[in-house]
Amino acid sequence: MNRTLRIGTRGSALALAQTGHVADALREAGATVEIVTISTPGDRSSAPIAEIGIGVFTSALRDALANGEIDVAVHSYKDLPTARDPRLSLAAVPPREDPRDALVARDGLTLGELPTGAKVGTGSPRRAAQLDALGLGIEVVPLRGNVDSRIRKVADGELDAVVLARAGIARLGRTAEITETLEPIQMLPAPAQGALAVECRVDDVDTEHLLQSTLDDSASRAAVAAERALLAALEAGCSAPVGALADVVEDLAEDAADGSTQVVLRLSLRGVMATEDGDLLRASATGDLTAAEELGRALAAELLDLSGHATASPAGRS
Ligand SMILES: NCc1[nH]cc(CCC(=O)O)c1CC(=O)O
Repeated sequence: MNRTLRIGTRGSALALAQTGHVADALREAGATVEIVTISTPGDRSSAPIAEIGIGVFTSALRDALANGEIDVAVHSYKDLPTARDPRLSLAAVPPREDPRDALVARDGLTLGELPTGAKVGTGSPRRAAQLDALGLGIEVVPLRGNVDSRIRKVADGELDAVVLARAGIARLGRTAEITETLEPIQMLPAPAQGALAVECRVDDVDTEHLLQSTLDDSASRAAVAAERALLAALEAGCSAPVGALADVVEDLAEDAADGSTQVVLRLSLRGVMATEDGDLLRASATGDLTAAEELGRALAAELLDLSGHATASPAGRS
């Protein structure tokens, strides 16, 4: 392909860093690329995400892609709405970064070392619910803004700690500032956290093929598909904060034909959902790598069942 591919990105340091990696990989594969920065309402507003709505960071990029202003859009996967955009193809999910959340605290402290009453900043209802459930006596304080400004609130002494996605900190080359990487058993990340979504127009098959063959990682794609299917199913039945994490694991299977034992890859999915009373419901399941979305939906049904919302009508996320 000898045309120049215009790759659209938001203008934040994080978005530029992750788009830069995608551009480098495409250049290495011989493509000619150009980076186009697109400002989104999410970048211009400082209101809580819950007020301005899901998709604030991604819909302007998607429109620019559908209109032909750009040829490729790079998103943080977890910022995408769960509904498919029929104009676009999710051409690649590159190898995922560490999906876990991370604590950046003053004086090198871990969560367990924070004193009672310590102020911990996060704007995410999912993180807040899981922090509260740990019963540490810390005070969760609402917080928004880019990675740099959030970390600065700790350096300035305004907060004792903040919780952020480890992947975002890593992409900015600042992992040295992390004081604890939170284990999924205490803090399940957002569905698709740490993964990128690389899109092109649905009818641009040359670009779709280039992106898929150069960037796509099938294990990351399957894990994220399971987590997002769980999220989509829960969004339809309740408005609770949701965490989910799928890992590709090795399992032993007996070959039906000759009885020999073989190593097969499977998906292990964990999910968490907060109830209105602030209790956490947790469940886990494993399934075939080739049936990721079914696994996500089955685990969502189990969580809804546990919550007593199994027959709730679609309500969307609030
Ligand atoms: N909602 C903002 C956002 N979108 C993606 C990331 C981090 C990188 C990622 O998860 O891919 C962040 C920052 C954060 O949650 O700390």
